Amino acid sequence: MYVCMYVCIDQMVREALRDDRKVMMTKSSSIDLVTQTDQKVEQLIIKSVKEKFPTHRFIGEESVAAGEPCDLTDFPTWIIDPIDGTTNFVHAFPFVAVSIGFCVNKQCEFGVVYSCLQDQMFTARRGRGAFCNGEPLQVSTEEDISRSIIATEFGSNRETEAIDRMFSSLRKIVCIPVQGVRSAGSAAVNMCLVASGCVEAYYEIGIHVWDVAAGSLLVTEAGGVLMDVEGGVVDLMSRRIIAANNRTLAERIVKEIDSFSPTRDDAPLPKQ
Ligand SMILES: O=P([O-])([O-])O[C@@H]1[C@@H](O)[C@H](O)[C@@H](O)[C@H](O)[C@@H]1O
Ligand SMILES: [Mg+2]
Ligand SMILES: [Mg+2]
Repeated sequence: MYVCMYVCIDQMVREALRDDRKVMMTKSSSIDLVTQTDQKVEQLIIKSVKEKFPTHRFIGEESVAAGEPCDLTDFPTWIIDPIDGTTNFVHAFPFVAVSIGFCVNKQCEFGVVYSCLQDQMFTARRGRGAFCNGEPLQVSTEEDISRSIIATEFGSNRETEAIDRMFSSLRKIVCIPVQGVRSAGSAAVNMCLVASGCVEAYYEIGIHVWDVAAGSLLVTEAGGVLMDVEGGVVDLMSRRIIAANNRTLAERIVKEIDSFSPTRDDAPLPKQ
């Protein structure tokens, strides 16, 4: 099932990158884009899984946008971002990923991130390590943040308060100083870069559970750590995350972040 699904998705994304990158609609803001490919890939994944596991549940980015609940329960749940990096996809910027996390009892059991244009299949199973195209992954051993590259994103929230806090955090981190700041334009790819040891840490406020479910397992199985931006245990529904190679760097980043709390992914939907 999985090989067939992967081949179909790979072909669908590559053909769409060539022939149809049109924006179909926007969601939370004019720069929160959706394409037909986002929807078609998510429908293909859900259909394929349902045929084999009809009782399983799903949290899909585009299904939630269409009104499906975003509730992570103890039931076996597939957490899907069909195209992570949709803005990149629309611009043919080469970091476009499909991210699928599988959770039971609210714990990720396996995660897959396929970085389409790099043809890199990142996989992790809880307790069994993280891999890229079958090669084991290991986070960076760097303990000194001034010798690190940090990844972050600005998301699609352009509210003044949020932007002010994001730029305040970024300024403090840049001026530590760190050796570089990067934005792949995809949370999942940023987390794969942490798991691969290319980037020491990634943080973002504004992500969704589907952006980071699979990547969170990749990072921890590659020897890294996850932390809330205020230093506590990460909550994948809180829309805030630090994924780092070790606690030293994660705690250092916490000191510089002006945090805020977006509406949670599992917040009750506003009454109609
Ligand atoms: O929407 P999408 O391309 O699946 O996911 C994207 C995330 O990967 C990214 O971290 C975030 O900054 C963007 O706003 C967007 O949410
Ligand atoms: Mg995403
Ligand atoms: Mg997406």
